[in-house]
Amino acid sequence: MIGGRGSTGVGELEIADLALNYGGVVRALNGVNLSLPAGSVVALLGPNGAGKTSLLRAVSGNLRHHRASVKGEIRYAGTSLVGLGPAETVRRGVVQVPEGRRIFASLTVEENLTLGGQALRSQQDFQSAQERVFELFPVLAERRKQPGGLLSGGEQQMLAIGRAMMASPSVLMLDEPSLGLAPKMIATIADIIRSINAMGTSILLIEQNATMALALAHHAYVLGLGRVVLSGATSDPGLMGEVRRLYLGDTPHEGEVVGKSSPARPRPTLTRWARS
Ligand SMILES: Nc1ncnc2c1ncn2[C@@H]1O[C@H](COP(=O)(O)OP(=O)(O)OP(=O)(O)O)[C@@H](O)[C@H]1O
Repeated sequence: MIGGRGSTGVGELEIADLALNYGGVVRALNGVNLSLPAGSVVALLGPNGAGKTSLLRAVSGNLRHHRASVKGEIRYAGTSLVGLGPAETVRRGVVQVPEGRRIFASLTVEENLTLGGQALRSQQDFQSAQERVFELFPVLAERRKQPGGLLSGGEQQMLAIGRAMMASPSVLMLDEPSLGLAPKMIATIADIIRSINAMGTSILLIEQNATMALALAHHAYVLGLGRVVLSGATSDPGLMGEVRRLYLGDTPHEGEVVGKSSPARPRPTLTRWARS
């Protein structure tokens, strides 16, 4: 385990013995331990129904409509997140980008971003958060007055990530950001995730596209039926071999090069924005 229970600092998340039940019937998570070290990218892999989204819901506090009960510990920056609602979790610096993007189609790009910046204290904080989002996603700046629903799927994913980044998170949790996107757009989203991490934000990344996730991540966990079945550093060839043998159905396709060795696209110079 990385870091000790109770010793978490900013950007570091520690999950211990986490269990989650829906309606007292479905046991979605059972005894899950997971560490997100400050400044790292951790991939959470696993087949459909393994419990990945449930883990994110437990951390972000998005459980209200799910009749879910949580046991165990989720520690962030020295305090427990268990039992906090989503708004308070965001205020603490832990923000989720939900699966399926869920942007507001009839609101403009700018209005969608405004919703993400509600926890910011001052107008100045809001302005600088928006500038950084536009720096990271120039296409959102170009289309700021357009309804979100007119954006392409990839641009809507950018808007969903941008909206989350408006809260200046120290921990960003992404639920299948590559879902439904073309290979080229997946590579762009992977670059964006790398840029966000390079600016100091820790990232917990759920992906069905394991090739993408493993290329980005420092550590990986594989969930199966609500339990961690495999975990370790992605630099460990033994672990990677095991992940591929156990789980990976997908191999990189041409045009889907998202690995650490892929040629870097020119990136704008970005300022560090995670809270410190
Ligand atoms: N709101 C809910 N009420 C009852 N059961 C649920 C609910 N949400 C998820 N489940 C069940 O909990 C288990 C874990 O689901 P979860 O969505 O967390 O898995 P997942 O790994 O994210 O899968 P996927 O990749 O398909 O999204 C599954 O058996 C699922 O059917």
